[in-house]
Amino acid sequence: MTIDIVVLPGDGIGPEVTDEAVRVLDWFVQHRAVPLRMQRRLFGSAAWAAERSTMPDATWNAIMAADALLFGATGSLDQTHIPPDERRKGSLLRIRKGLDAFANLRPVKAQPALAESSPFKARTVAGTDMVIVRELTAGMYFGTPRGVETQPDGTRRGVNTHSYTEAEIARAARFAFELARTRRGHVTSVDKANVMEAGRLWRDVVTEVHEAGYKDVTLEHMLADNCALQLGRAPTRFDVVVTDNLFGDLLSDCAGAINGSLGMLPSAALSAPREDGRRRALYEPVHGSAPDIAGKGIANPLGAILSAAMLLRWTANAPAEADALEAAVQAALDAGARTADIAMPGETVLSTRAMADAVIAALDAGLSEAVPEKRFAG
Ligand SMILES: NC(=O)c1ccc[n+]([C@@H]2O[C@H](COP(=O)([O-])OP(=O)(O)OC[C@H]3O[C@@H](n4cnc5c(N)ncnc54)[C@H](O)[C@@H]3O)[C@@H](O)[C@H]2O)c1
Ligand SMILES: CC(C)[C@H](C(=O)O)[C@@H](O)C(=O)O
Ligand SMILES: [Mg+2]
Repeated sequence: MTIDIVVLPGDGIGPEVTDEAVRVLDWFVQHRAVPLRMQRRLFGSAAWAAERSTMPDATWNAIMAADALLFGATGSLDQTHIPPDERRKGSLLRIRKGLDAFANLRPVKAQPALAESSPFKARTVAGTDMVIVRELTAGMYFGTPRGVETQPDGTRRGVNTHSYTEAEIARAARFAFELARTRRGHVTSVDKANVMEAGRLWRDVVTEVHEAGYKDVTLEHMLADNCALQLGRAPTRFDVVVTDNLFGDLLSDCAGAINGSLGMLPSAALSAPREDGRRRALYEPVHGSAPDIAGKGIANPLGAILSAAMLLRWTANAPAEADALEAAVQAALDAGARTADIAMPGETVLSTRAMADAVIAALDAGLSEAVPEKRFAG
């Protein structure tokens, strides 16, 4: 059965890195007969420029009908000319909510070849292998009331609401425990139960879900500020980290430093299984549009390429191909392929395209089969 992928390159470096992820997926279509059909669609600033709509109906309908989305990045510095309603209509948050993609997996695995690129000591990061499960469809990003109001004295007040229902917490917790069972059986639940009521509820519900059905998994609770510290101090202590939408956003960027660049991190956002057992899914690198380097052809495409590997695993049900792609990324890095963000002084710096070429060359060489034990956690 053909798997329909909608490709949304987006802004800044989004199109640059997504082109390479598509090229790599095409390799699998051609060589391994993974039946993917990819169609590219405009949304956001690019769609506004072309069609005066940030989310043309045809794009939204394609998103809703697709088996998965491959997303680049959103975030144009110059959106002031787009009316606020239109900006919301074409937003990534609307897509995540529309798919009900509540479980956002952000794997972080230390690449031995990048030990020197990390700002942390090699002995600190060596062996790091964790997945952050970020709740993606509730919390501070979606709570109401929200907005900016003018107070009686004429000054403004900005409001966002950190809101979680029991059901929203419980499904994220269940996902994390299930995932931990396929890994090292350890979950760290991260909150601010010491100051936030919704944080207290988070801790209580995660504990209840654990008691009710996951006693075989080890659960620890950690305050979010301490977690930010421990990600730099002792990242190997983490297996599965489950946390809310806002903390998950911040902590995954912290974890981006482990390999020296946010450009290395992939993600998958998954819905609950539908009636046919399949999950809606959105695959995107963790990084944004990186306006500081956009248009230069120097962005690191590995976060996008590793997101494509997650697509092979979670949507295409092709775990061997996902393993092969992750191993090819590792082989390219082991052979010295570096974009500017992960290069050390004196190392040859590759363009975005050349880095993807190095991954494809590793796939061609079949290096992937030679290192099956070096799996990237997903
Ligand atoms: N999922 C997304 O689409 C997403 C994620 C984060 C930020 N954003 C948006 O992106 C815009 C820029 O935000 P920002 O600068 O704070 O975050 P960013 O993630 O775009 O960039 C942060 C830093 O990491 C570097 N970087 C990021 N990706 C890289 C890559 N692939 N290769 C090499 N270096 C890379 C950038 O050059 C920059 O120095 C904002 O509009 C923000 O809202 C979008
Ligand atoms: C672009 C932005 C809305 C997004 C977020 O905050 O979720 C990004 O930072 C991310 O990490 O995916
Ligand atoms: Mg972020």
